[in-house]
Amino acid sequence: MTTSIPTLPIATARESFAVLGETVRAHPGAARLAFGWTGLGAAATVAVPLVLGRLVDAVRGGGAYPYGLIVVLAAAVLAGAVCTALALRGNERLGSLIAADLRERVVERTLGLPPALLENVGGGEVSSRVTEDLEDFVAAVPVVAQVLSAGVTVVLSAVGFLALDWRLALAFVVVFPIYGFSLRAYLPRAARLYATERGLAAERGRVMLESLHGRSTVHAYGMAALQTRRLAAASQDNLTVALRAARSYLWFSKSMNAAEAAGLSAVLLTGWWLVRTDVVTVGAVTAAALLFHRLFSPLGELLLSFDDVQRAQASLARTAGVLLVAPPAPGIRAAPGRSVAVAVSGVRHAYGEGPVVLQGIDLDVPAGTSLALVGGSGAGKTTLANLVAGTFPATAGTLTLDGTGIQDLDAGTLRDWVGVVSQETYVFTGTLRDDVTFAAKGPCGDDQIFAALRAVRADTWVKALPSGLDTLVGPGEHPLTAAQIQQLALARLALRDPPVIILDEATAEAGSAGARDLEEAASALIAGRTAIVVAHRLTQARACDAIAVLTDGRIAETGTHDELLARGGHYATLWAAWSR
Ligand SMILES: Nc1ncnc2c1ncn2[C@@H]1O[C@H](COP(=O)(O)OP(=O)(O)OP(=O)(O)O)[C@@H](O)[C@H]1O
Repeated sequence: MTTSIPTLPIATARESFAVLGETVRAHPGAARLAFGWTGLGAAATVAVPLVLGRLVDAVRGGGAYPYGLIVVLAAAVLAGAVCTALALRGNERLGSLIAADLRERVVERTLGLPPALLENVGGGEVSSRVTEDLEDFVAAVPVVAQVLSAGVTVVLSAVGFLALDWRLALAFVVVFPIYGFSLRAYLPRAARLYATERGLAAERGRVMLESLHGRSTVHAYGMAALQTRRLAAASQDNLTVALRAARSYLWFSKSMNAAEAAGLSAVLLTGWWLVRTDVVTVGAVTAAALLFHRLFSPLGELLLSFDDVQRAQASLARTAGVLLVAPPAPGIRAAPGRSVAVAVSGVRHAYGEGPVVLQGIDLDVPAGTSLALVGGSGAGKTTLANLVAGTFPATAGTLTLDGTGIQDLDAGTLRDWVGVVSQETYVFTGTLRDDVTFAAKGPCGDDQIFAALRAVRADTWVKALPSGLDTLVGPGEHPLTAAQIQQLALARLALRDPPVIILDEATAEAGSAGARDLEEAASALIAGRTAIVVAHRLTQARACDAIAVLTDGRIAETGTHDELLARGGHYATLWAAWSR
């Protein structure tokens, strides 16, 4: 069997934009309004200097008073203000819709990630993508919207320049190499300085907290002066770097001013030459100079947000990576009966680069029978149970359900065929009815729910609850005992009705009434199905059709309870210790 270890991808720039595009397209009305108002606002902003240029020419021409142009100018100014305000609102609305959609899609897909992937990449990585990365991107959405609208203004202004004269447009282009040079010099330096400043601020905070938390020690040993000196030194370091960062920013904004001055000079000088040679009018040059002057702010926004946009793109790439994992599909293969055979052949397993924890396991569990896995802590019982459940693939060997390799069953079929009650059972906040039925294949009536609860010996206590099935359970709600929680988990499986059941629960204390109830419940649930029971209590093993004893990742013995007792080996020793 080849082992393919699934990972959580990071989206490429193209894939990230595709995800963003899909999300925007999901809100065509809001997108049309936001982009429409942004475009109109930018067009009106660009129109104002162009009309002013015409006005200059009209006044210089000395003809009739240009009332028409003045009305157009006033209309452009007003339209610019109104459209820009509406664009701000539209962008804000679109931004919140995108953020909400993305959050929902990513969380939904995360909950459906294949267990093998979760096991491989670890919960920390997944949760950081759904929390920090997603929130970083969501927080950056308004900045990205602002940058996009600044970009539209810059593009339309370039069109305006071209409409005036291509030589004026060329003069305007002078600023870009200067901007490029300043950005290249500033961004890496700023990133370094800000990172150092954050580190030093954390150090200053640490010294301060240490002094406060340890104030009795500080007093007892007369360390106040020493701690004050330490704090002063940490503050001084922080201040030095903060000032360096501020100077670096000042240099950058000065270089932007220099670029603006150079650009304006280039436009004016080119304009002067073009007017002298009668190629363009004074009005056109005025329009070009004003157009360029109006560009300072959007260009500045574009440049200063460069860092934020890059960060937003990095966060989006990690968040969108979650969406690249195929969603869980419904099972395409119905189970051939109430139970299916499980076969394990030559299975070896190691977690990552770690030691081999299962070495050559061979086991057959005929359809409709139960097998108990018994062994000391760390023997490999849970690992083997997880391999059969398809939680992660085995390093080597074959595992089949009804003769088909587990890796060849689609994720939906595997989910439908194998039901697991693990050591970590969670009760979700809500009614007990919802908690029991959320994994069921279809809607369930109260009769069905009570039949499942009866099957796992939980009907009596559920009926006795103040609101029966409508009782609120979960953190902070009606308290349930560990055994009751396990019974609910078993009832979920009874409603789901999978042909293979894996039980790996270890909550009830041996000999307690809870343990007896649970064992009865488990026996009722697995009757007629194929079951693998990780037996934390040996009475669970005794109730199974066969027992496999694992030691150090190997099968030491297999047989029925009576056979193994008669053999007088590992199991007999364990049983003797257990029954004492
Ligand atoms: N996720 C994991 N990553 C690395 N090693 C693991 C992981 N899970 C289990 N192991 C190691 O694999 C070996 C077998 O563990 P496993 O949990 O399968 O044993 P077990 O027989 O079920 O033990 P227990 O009864 O204590 O749960 C142990 O050495 C354990 O430390």
